[in-house]
Order: sequence, then structure tokens, then C-alpha cells
Amino acid sequence: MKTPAELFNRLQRMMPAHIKPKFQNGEELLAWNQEQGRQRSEAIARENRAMKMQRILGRSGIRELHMNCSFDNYRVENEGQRKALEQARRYADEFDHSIASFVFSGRPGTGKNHLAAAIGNHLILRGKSVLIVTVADLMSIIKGTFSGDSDRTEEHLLHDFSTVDLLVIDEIGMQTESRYEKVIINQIVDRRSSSKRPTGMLTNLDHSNMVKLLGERVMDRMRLGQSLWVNFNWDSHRGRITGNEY
Ligand SMILES: Nc1ncnc2c1ncn2[C@@H]1O[C@H](COP(=O)(O)OP(=O)(O)OP(=O)(O)O)[C@@H](O)[C@H]1O
Repeated sequence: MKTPAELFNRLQRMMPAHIKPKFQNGEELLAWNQEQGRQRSEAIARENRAMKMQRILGRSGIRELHMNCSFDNYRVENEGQRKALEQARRYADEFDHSIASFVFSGRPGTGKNHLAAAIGNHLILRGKSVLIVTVADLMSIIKGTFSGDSDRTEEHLLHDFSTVDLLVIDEIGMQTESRYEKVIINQIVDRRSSSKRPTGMLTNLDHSNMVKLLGERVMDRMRLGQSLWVNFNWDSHRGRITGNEY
């Protein structure tokens, strides 16, 4: 096999005199080649992550409605929003070095999904896999494996939900969760926390009702690391949405 220097010399001999080579020596050619390889494998990893989301959900990890949500377009009009924005931003910045989960709790329309999607969009741009899913969707995807037509088992899906870099479960407590739903949430949070993967939860419930609903065991796992509990206790923003925001 030729060394990069030999290959470069050979290319140089073949090159017409008026062509100015992009590389001046074998080392530069090798460095260029390695950089191309790195970019290609990053692109493949990105495609694999997108395919994984598509396979699990039939869509990308963040719903279309929230794809443009960012920290920059979250409007701050009170101290609570300022603090929530700052905490969400810090959470995203420190994600790589942390195992911390988060719970955004509060009234409808206060921006829980917006800030969770802003965290997700920030992480996706940095090559992470992120999935934001409602309890109802989570359960219907898992129950879809019961039909016998599916080539995926409940175990495959539990594995997928447990191995994305960040999983955010939305609408916890919207309906009276069945025992099976609680078992599934418990298993996912358990698997994720034991492999040091954080989980986000969005809910209208307060802490004591979350403990009542999901149990002490799950909520204790949600407290690993510098975990976040943010109360969204201001008025809904929905009345002000015109549809042309972002
Ligand atoms: N502070 C804000 N600045 C800009 N847009 C906001 C803000 N708060 C909420 N929104 C927008 O208002 C809409 C509703 O917010 P969002 O879906 O985040 O609420 P939520 O707290 O998750 O509500 P729910 O509990 O009903 O799911 C979204 O389109 C979101 O982008």
C-alpha cells in the first residue's frame, strides 16, 4: 500500500503543470483525508439518528409545531420566565457533562414545550438524539407491537426509548394513567437512569401529585445529579399566538 507521501508524489507527477494542487505534501493530503472521513462518519451518525426517530415514531424527534422553538424566541415578561429560560439554557449547555433530568411543571400554554423543544433543538444541532413524546403517543406506539403485524417487540421499543440521548415525556397526568402506563414509564426512567441518560417530564401536576401518580421510585430517579424542577406559574401564552411567530 502506498504511503500518503508516495501517493501525493504520484498525483503531482500526473497533474498538468497549470493545476495548483490543494495540498502541498503527503501530510496535508492525509489530514484532508482524515477530515473527510470524520465528516462522513458524523453525517452517517446523523442519518442513523434521524432514521431511528423515524423508525420509532414515524416522524422526527421534535414535533413540527415546536421545531422552530429556541431560547432566543422565548419571550421574557416576568421574573419566573427569565429564570426558567436561564435554567433551560444552562441545562442544554451543560448536557454533555451531566446526568441530570428535568421536570417542567405548570399551567397549560406557559411554555413548557417551548423550552423543552429549545433544549432539544440545541442538542440536535450538536449531534444528540432527542425525542419529545406524549404519554398517549408513547403508549399507542408500544401497544402497536401487540397486534402481531409489527416486526418490532415491546422490548425493542423500550430499548429505543431508553437509549436516545434525551427523552422528554409530555402530558404526564393528563389522563388517569393506567397501571400499565405507569409500569412502562417506570421501566423507561429506570433503564435510562441506570445508563446515565436523563429524562425530561412536562406536566400540569405539582410535585406531590407527580409522586402520587408515578411513585417515589420514579421521582427519586428523576432527582439524580443537578436535576431541575421548574414551576411555570404564569398565564398562558396561547391567546397571543397569531400563527406567524416563527
Ligand atoms: N414565553 C414565551 N415566548 C414565546 N412563545 C411562547 C412563550 N410561552 C409559550 N409560547 C408559545 O405558546 C404556545 C404554547 O406553549 P407551550 O406549548 O410551550 O405550552 P405548554 O406549557 O407546553 O402547554 P401544555 O401544558 O398545554 O402542553 C407555543 O406555541 C409556544 O411556542
